[in-house]
Amino acid sequence: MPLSQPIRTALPRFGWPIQEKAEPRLHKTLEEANAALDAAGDPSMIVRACRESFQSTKVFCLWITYSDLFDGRYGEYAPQGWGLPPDSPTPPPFSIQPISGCGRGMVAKRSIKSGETIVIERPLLVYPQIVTGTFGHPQGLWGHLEDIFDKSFSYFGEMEKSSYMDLWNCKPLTGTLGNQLVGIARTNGLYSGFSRSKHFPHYAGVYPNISRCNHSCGPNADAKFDEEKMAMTLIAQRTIPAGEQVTISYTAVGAPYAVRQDDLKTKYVFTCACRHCAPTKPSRPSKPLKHPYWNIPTPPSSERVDLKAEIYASDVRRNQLSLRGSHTQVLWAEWLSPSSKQSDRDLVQFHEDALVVLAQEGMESTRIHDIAYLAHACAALEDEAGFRRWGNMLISLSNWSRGDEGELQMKTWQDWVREPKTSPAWGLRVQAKGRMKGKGKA
Ligand SMILES: C[S@@+](CC[C@H](N)C(=O)[O-])C[C@H]1O[C@@H](n2cnc3c(N)ncnc32)[C@H](O)[C@@H]1O
Repeated sequence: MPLSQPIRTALPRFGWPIQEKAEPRLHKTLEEANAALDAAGDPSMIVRACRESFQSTKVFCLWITYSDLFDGRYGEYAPQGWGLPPDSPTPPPFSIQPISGCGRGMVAKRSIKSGETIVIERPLLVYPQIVTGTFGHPQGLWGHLEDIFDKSFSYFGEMEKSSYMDLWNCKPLTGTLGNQLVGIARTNGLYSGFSRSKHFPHYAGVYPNISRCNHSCGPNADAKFDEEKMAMTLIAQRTIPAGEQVTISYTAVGAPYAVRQDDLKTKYVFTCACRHCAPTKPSRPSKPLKHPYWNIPTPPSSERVDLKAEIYASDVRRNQLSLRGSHTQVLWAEWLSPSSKQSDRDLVQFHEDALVVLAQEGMESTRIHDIAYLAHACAALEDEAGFRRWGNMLISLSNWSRGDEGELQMKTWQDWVREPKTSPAWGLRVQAKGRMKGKGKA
């Protein structure tokens, strides 16, 4: 290859998941949320009774929504009804059981494989996550929401009513039934975004089973919402043995211990005692970490757990995991440049170590990025077997391939795994090294 022709290493060529679609940004402050409301011309809130078809009398969900999502201007959702819900595994691989110190929770009835769908279900209630403005109500937006919800609760059939009222409420009751309805909503709401909204994409949904999942700072499952089907899918992030609780995360798991505890206490009124917050044994990586980026202090081995030191080390690991995204892109570009100082192994080691740290912290839900980079690194090194190994692993984690775009990306990866030489990274590192040698001779 002539020296003047640059090697094309720009990331967009490599497709998702290296280039992931960003989630809509949540309004961070009350001021920002108010500004969005103003920009929307102070939209009103209404309740949509969600049915499978136009003719159906059964309401499966009450959707309290701002007007930009029902007037059709920004793309009406399901004007003819939502259709049948997507198939969920039968029999369900879980049961809802009492859990000591946590009320009830979801427990695996059999071993559930990593990447397996545990349940797909529709919400009973969807409500806006942005809570601002008072709508002239003496109790502010929650009071307003409560009034709306109270009036529309009668749309539900008896089954939906009792399923909803049976859910947990961690919020203090101040005397009215309306508080109980909203308390349940705020205790059990899981992020359910509607991206076609012009101003308010951020909603929360309450689910009959998925909302039973208790929290862990190293959760073994993750819930993803499909706005077109109005359905939430719960997916195992690692193998869940029979008898183990199925957990999700209620807070940003990348945040430090103190921030997580504070958030959980404020929003859900409990102190987390998961194995990352209250470890009963020292945490060690399953393999020694070799890449300098992962040079993380390890508390000294001893019989007694040094809680402070363990939590500090866990905070450092989570911080490094959170920061690795931008580091990854720099490493990748440098590793592919003809003047790279890195060895062939460096980039691979960085991501293999990341997978070890992710498993240590129970944060496997973000491992897909490292797996994609490992596949691309093998392609760049013309290592066909390595590319197939990581590529197949990526394909087996099917939770990223939702929607039309996801299906296309999955198909692209399947094609690349079948014919590794067609993958966009094929031979890039080999070519870069060849150029370096060529330069040396000249
Ligand atoms: C969405 S509900 C989860 C299901 C609930 N446990 C039930 O019985 O229906 C959230 C509530 O469960 C409890 N919870 C969840 N995770 C917990 C944990 N790790 N430790 C203690 N309590 C927890 C808290 O009371 C929290 O407010």
